[in-house]
Amino acid sequence: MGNSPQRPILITGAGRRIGLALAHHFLSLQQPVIASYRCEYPSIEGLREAGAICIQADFSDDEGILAFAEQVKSITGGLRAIIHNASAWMAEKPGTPPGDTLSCMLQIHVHAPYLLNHALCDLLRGHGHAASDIIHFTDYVVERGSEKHIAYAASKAALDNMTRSFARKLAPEVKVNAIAPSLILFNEEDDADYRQKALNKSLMKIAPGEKEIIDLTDYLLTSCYVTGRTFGVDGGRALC
Ligand SMILES: NC(=O)C1=CN([C@@H]2O[C@H](COP(=O)(O)OP(=O)(O)OC[C@H]3O[C@@H](n4cnc5c(N)ncnc54)[C@H](OP(=O)(O)O)[C@@H]3O)[C@@H](O)[C@H]2O)C=CC1
Ligand SMILES: Nc1nc2c(c(=O)[nH]1)N=C([C@H](O)[C@@H](O)CO)CN2
Repeated sequence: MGNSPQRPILITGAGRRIGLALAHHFLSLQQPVIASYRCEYPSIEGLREAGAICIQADFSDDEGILAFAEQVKSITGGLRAIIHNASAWMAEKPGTPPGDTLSCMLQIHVHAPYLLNHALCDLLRGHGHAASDIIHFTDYVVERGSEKHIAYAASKAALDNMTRSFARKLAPEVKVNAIAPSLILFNEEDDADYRQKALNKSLMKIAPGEKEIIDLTDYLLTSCYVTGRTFGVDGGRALC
């Protein structure tokens, strides 16, 4: 990955699913990891046992984001990468004021990456050409919109745009790219009917699992040239 073994990779929302799989992947390569988590799942102890530094953080307000950034700065003098994985897939719901949904989506998908990138960019800089990375996890719906997740899609679109802005700001020492998945993993509550409908939305008709994201993340970290780009991981959904 062209990285100094001493500089950790920071993964937000690493307590479960894709973030957790990424953290264990890097740890298996002897790559140091700093993991943020909100809820204390049993998985957090497993990450600590595997060698990760795990920091509890709730990004629901700017104070929580900035306090987390200060904790990161207090424990390391450099970062190999920041992977903005933390997210909430919130639909518009009757009974929830639209303004609350919008604020929540902007908070986790825009405020957190924006404030953390500014607060931590000096930990990424100073290590040479293309020696550091920021990866934003966006979503296929940035391209198409989503009638059931309007605020979610809008907030991910803002994150997609920030990919290009931070790429301009931080090149050539830091590459900044986005990964835009469609269906990767189902949620436990997804019933059989939902699952079949979701699978039918892509050409490939599978939910590939975390490895698809891990493999693309590894590629982006090894590149010395790719920046300011968004990489779809969507099974050909755009062609359906
Ligand atoms: N899974 C999929 O099929 C797809 C995923 N993506 C994107 O990929 C990324 C990973 O997806 P997935 O693993 O399913 O993500 P999850 O929905 O499982 O959420 C990831 C983590 O984000 C954390 N999080 C949520 N809100 C906050 C907050 N306010 N402060 C701190 N942490 C928070 C959660 O912590 P806690 O559990 O403690 O609340 C959770 O561990 C996300 O950015 C997602 O949008 C995009 C398209 C498809
Ligand atoms: N934070 C999350 N974002 C998204 C999730 C998720 O579970 N957590 N899931 C999806 C769906 O898989 C969608 O891509 C296909 O229906 C989207 N975003």
